[in-house]
Amino acid sequence: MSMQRLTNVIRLTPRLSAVAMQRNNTTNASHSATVPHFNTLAITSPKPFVFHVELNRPKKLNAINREMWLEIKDCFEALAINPDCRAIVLSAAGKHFTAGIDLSSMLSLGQQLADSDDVARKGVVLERTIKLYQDSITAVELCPKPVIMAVHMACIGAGVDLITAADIRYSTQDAFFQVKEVDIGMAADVGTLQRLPKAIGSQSLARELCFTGRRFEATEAERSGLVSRVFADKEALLKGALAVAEDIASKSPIAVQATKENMVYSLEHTNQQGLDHIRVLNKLYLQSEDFAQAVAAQLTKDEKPIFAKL
Ligand SMILES: CCC/C=C/C=C/C(=O)SCCNC(=O)CCNC(=O)[C@H](O)C(C)(C)COP(=O)(O)OP(=O)(O)OC[C@H]1O[C@@H](n2cnc3c(N)ncnc32)[C@H](O)[C@@H]1OP(=O)(O)O
Repeated sequence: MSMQRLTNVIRLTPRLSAVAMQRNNTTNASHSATVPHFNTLAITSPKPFVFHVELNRPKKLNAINREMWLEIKDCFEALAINPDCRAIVLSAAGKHFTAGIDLSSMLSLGQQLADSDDVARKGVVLERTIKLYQDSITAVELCPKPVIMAVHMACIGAGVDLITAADIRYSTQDAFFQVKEVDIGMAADVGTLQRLPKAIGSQSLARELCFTGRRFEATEAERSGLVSRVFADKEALLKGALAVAEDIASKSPIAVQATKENMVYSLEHTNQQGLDHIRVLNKLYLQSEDFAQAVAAQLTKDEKPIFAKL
C-alpha cells in the first residue's frame, strides 16, 4: 500500500480512529499498571508501559537461589502478557548485580542427590533442576518485550547467563564480569556458552573467558560488545536505561515486539529463514491500526501517536 493511500485510509476511517483514540485516552489517562509481587524481585512501573525489575536479595549479593530462579521465570512470563508492559529494565539492589548461583543452594542440591543411591534417579533430579534454571533464563529471551540489563559491580556466573539472554546491556564503570562456572568445577549450562559468543561476536574471546573464568571489566565488556554503553555510576545507569525503555515504550508495541521476535529468531536461522519469518509476521501486522497511525503521524509530522494496549 502506498504512503498516500495509507494516509487516505486513516483519514477515511474516522470511526476506527475515534474508537482507537477513545480507548487510548482511557488507557493512558492514568498510569496504573498491574505490578506482580515476588519475594526475591522488586517490581515497579516507574513510567507508563515501563517496568523495572530489581534482583532483590541485597544481603546475599543477589545470589540466585531456587526461589529466585523460579521467580525470574514467573516474572518474565507474567510481563510477557501484561498489556501495561512494553519495555523492561532489570537491575539489582545493593552492592553487586549478582554473585551468581547461590552456593548454599548448590549444597542443598548436593544433599538432595545424596538422599538417593541410584545414579539414574540422581540424574533425573539434576536434569529437572538444570531444565528449570535454563527455562528461567530463557524466559527473558522469549519475553516479547525488550529487556535492558543495567549491571553494576559484580556480574558473576549465572549473572552472565542472565544478561546474555537480554536485548540490551548497559553497565556502570565499576562493573565486572566473570564466567566463573569452571572455577566451581562445572561447564556453564544455562545459556552463557550459547549466547555469549553471539553477544560479543568473537568465539576466541568467548572461549577464553569461559575456559579461564577470568574477571573482565566494563571497558573490555564495552570494547567486546557485551555491553553497549557504560555509565559513570548506578544513578546515571538507571536514568539512561529507563530513558531508553521509555523511548521504546512510546513506539508501536506491535512493531517493537515483532522486531524482537524476528531478531531472536534470526540469531539461529539463515538469512532466508529470517526473511521468511518476518514476511509471515508482517502479512498480519502491516494490517494493524498501529501501522496506519504511525505512517500517518510520520507523514503529517503530527505528535507521537498513542498506540492501543497489546
Ligand atoms: C544447575 C546450575 C546452573 C547454574 C550455574 C551457575 C553457576 C555460577 O553462578 S558459578 C559462580 C558462583 N559464584 C561465585 O563463585 C561467586 C563467589 N563470590 C565472589 O566472587 C565474591 O563474593 C563477590 C565478587 C561476588 C563479592 O565480593 P565482596 O568482596 O564484595 O564480598 P565477599 O566478602 O566475597 O562476600 C560476602 C559474603 O557473600 C558470600 N557469597 C559470595 N558469593 C556467594 C554466592 N554465590 N553464594 C552464596 N554466598 C555468596 C560470601 O561467602 C560472604 O559470606 P560471609 O563470609 O558469610 O560474609
